[in-house]
Amino acid sequence: MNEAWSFSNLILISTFTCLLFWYRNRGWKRTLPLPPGPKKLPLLGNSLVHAILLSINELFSPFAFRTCHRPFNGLLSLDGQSNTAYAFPIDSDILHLRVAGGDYIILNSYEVITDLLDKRSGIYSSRPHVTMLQDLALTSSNSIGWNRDLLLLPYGEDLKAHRKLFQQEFHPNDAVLHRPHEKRALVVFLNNLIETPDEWLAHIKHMTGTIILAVAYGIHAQPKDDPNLAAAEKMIAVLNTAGIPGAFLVDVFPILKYVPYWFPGASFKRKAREWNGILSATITPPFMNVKQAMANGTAEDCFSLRCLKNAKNPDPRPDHLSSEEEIIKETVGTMYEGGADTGITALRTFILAMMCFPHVQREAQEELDRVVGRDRLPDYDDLDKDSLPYVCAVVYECLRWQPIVPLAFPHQLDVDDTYKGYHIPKGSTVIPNVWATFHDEKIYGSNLHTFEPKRWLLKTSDAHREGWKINRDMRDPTTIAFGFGRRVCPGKHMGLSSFRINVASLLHSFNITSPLDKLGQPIVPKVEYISGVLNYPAPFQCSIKPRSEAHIALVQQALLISGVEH
Ligand code: HEM
Repeated sequence: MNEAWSFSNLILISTFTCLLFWYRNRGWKRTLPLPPGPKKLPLLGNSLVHAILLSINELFSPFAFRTCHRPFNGLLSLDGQSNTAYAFPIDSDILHLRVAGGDYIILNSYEVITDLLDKRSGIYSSRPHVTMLQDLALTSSNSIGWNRDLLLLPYGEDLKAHRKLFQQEFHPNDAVLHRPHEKRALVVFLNNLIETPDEWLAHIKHMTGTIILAVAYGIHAQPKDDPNLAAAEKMIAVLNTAGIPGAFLVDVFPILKYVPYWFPGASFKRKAREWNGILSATITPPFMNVKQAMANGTAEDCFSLRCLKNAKNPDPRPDHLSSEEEIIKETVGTMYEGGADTGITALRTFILAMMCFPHVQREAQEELDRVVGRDRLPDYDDLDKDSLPYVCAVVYECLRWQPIVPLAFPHQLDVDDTYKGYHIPKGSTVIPNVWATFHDEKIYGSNLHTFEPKRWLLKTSDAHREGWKINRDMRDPTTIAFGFGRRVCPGKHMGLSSFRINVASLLHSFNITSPLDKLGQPIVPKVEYISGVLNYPAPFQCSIKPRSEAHIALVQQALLISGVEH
């Protein structure tokens, strides 16, 4: 009895001592305050208040953070403009929120973002864990899963191996490698626009997917109903749904992943199993085909083939993959995830901008007519040699006006950190507010919501005429739009180069205007955006018409020369 008493006392005393140490230690670390943020409720942090107003995934939409920038007058803005749902007056470049026990740090200025994500990239380059995707949808019990998605991998050796492959392929010097694929897909796109202009969005999707399939697997997409493109589109839809933080309760309460499939309310587990099938079916067969074709000596040059040829430890069996080859398969699979929707969104924003700001379109076309003329289509050289500064400024303004990835992708902090007198807890999800950075009045002036390429330009004049050049004193927008530090977009050079040539070619060959209503009056376009991970315009109609018969002839001639079936 006595012995039992002293034993339980010993346990109690040890537990108490441990708790005391833990608390003191925690208290010591926490002598510095957290960055400012909305008032937290005990235990629940900000989650309850916000959950009442908006669902958690809406909280993490860029609309929520749009008004975070100075003058700071509200965290949650329902329409992204004025209807502040939950206001608190804080003027800070760095904010802290606690949601369901997790720490979230929002970085609202370029200075703070680069101080942390670039200069301290050694500790700010992980990713928050998305249970629904990583533990359920991507994890497969068989060997054909996609267990390591580059975009979601935490910082470490696995990530380095994946990124190394990507960087080798998409190094700026190797951009030329992909240009023949891009050019072929582009002339098909231009021709499709001439034939069926109302299907412009489907044509954009087809072009973007075609380039990725060709670069990744050497596959030539069919002009219509290509099965690989259809599969990839399904995959992107899955990733977009499952990748939004808080979209599933299991992301907030990871313990739910252990609930059995048959359990009432466990539909998310059945959904994850179905999604696993979709994801594997998209990235595995085309890769295995390249491996088979390599063994037969019939493979086309592509990203997969180049990596497979360089593999140090390949599995000699054409229908099996070594762990090194698995990494290659997973890395190549990420191309669609990173490159498809971003490219499509960029072009949708460009088309909307041209419709809303017709004077910009006219000035760009004037430059193209002068530099490129009407006897040929624009080429990469025109852009690489800075011969089209106004067109280049249109591209920059698209990136700024409606950022494609307005909160980049969240990073995660690996260890406790301090910054500007604040404590930043280990494990925090760190969100760079790209939107706020691009809407900083101090840098871009007060007309932030106007699409104005001239903010990127300087006037020049030589003996003959006045012209423009890019103002190199302005911060290069591509250092913001493509993310930060060791997670910066590895497809940046390809993405940018592709976007520029598409913009130049569209402006050169077409007029983009508002469609007419029943009375023959132009419909006034609206700038309405839908935001999740990406920020894309709400569906809109537009009229895309060739500028002249001569422009049609140029496109048709280019198509003929390319030899592509269409
Ligand atoms: C206009 C086009 C594009 C934009 C605006 C864009 C933007 C971004 C951004 C903001 C990130 C997150 C960076 C961060 O976490 O700090 C990212 C990551 C990524 N992007 Fe892009 N991207 C584009 C095109 C592409 C293309 C064409 C590819 C593939 C060839 C690609 C592949 C990736 C990959 C694999 C990642 C994940 C990197 C990682 O987690 O380490 N992107 N991109």
